[in-house]
Amino acid sequence: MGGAAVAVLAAAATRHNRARLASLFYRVARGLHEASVAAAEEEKVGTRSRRRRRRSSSSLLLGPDFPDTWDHPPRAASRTLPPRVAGADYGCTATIIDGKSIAEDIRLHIAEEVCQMKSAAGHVPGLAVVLVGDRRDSESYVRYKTKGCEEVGIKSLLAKLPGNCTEDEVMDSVSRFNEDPSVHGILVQLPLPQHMDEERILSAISLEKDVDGFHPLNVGNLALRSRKPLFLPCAAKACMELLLQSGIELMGKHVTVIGRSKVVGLPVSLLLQASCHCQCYPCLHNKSRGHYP
Ligand SMILES: Nc1nc2c(c(=O)[nH]1)N[C@@H](CN(C=O)c1ccc(C(=O)N[C@@H](CCC(=O)O)C(=O)O)cc1)CN2
Repeated sequence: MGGAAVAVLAAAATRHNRARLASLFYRVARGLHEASVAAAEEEKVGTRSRRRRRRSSSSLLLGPDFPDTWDHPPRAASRTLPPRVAGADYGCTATIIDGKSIAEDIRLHIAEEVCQMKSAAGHVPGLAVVLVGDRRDSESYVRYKTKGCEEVGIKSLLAKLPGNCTEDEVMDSVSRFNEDPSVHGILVQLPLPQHMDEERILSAISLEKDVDGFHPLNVGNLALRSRKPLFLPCAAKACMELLLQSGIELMGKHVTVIGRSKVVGLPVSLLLQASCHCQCYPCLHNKSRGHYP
């Protein structure tokens, strides 16, 4: 974290400052996603990557239109970085990206930022998760998020509600976290039970604490391109970060994105178009027909 950012944090907690604090969670979640993608890759392929990462700044990814809301310094250029990518060129051969090592680097950097924030501002960021129901996959994702917070010194809070609770009970949890000054980021773990109006609940999250970037205004601002979402969905930003940190040139490329979910496919397409001027072909998904380039 840059000196300027420390000073900003030490100042009174304005709305803007809270957004800066909250972006830390966003980046932790991104690191977690990278780690799990990398773990899956490693299991499947059983290989370590051999190429050096070329660059490492999320603000570079976003460009001037999408500045990172947290004003952090570039990671130390002098550090010897482990190899990141296997595969000699980016032509027709498959390239394996070492997401695990990139994620480790991001986590270390965030831990340092949290430490500096604690000494400068006297408090650490707080992430609140709302988990409804007992889906095993959701429970394990939330466990990873909590563990990720612990590892870097972020305070985590959990509101766990039964699957048969009412939508208003979920709304109450969101409101409580919105009002809690020790909470800077809020995640409502998806999917929610079918009887709930997901959009209503996501819209209730304070824009400045919407670290998932799923609030309709944040999604809309990303789609409009000329506007700045406060947060981006972490899985999508993780995909972009992995590509960029691996030195894969994206500017102006033709890209096919597989999937169009709100969590990954759609925001990846929007990000590729907005920050890299990519031509994205209609997202391939389970209803796609015909041939795509
Ligand atoms: N509030 C949110 N809810 C959900 C999100 C989210 O980002 N915010 N994303 C998913 C669940 N999820 C994290 O919460 C998540 C899902 C999948 C992965 C992942 O890395 N998948 C790998 C496979 C990993 C494996 O099989 O071991 C992959 O798809 O290649 C990370 C996070 C929905 N809910």
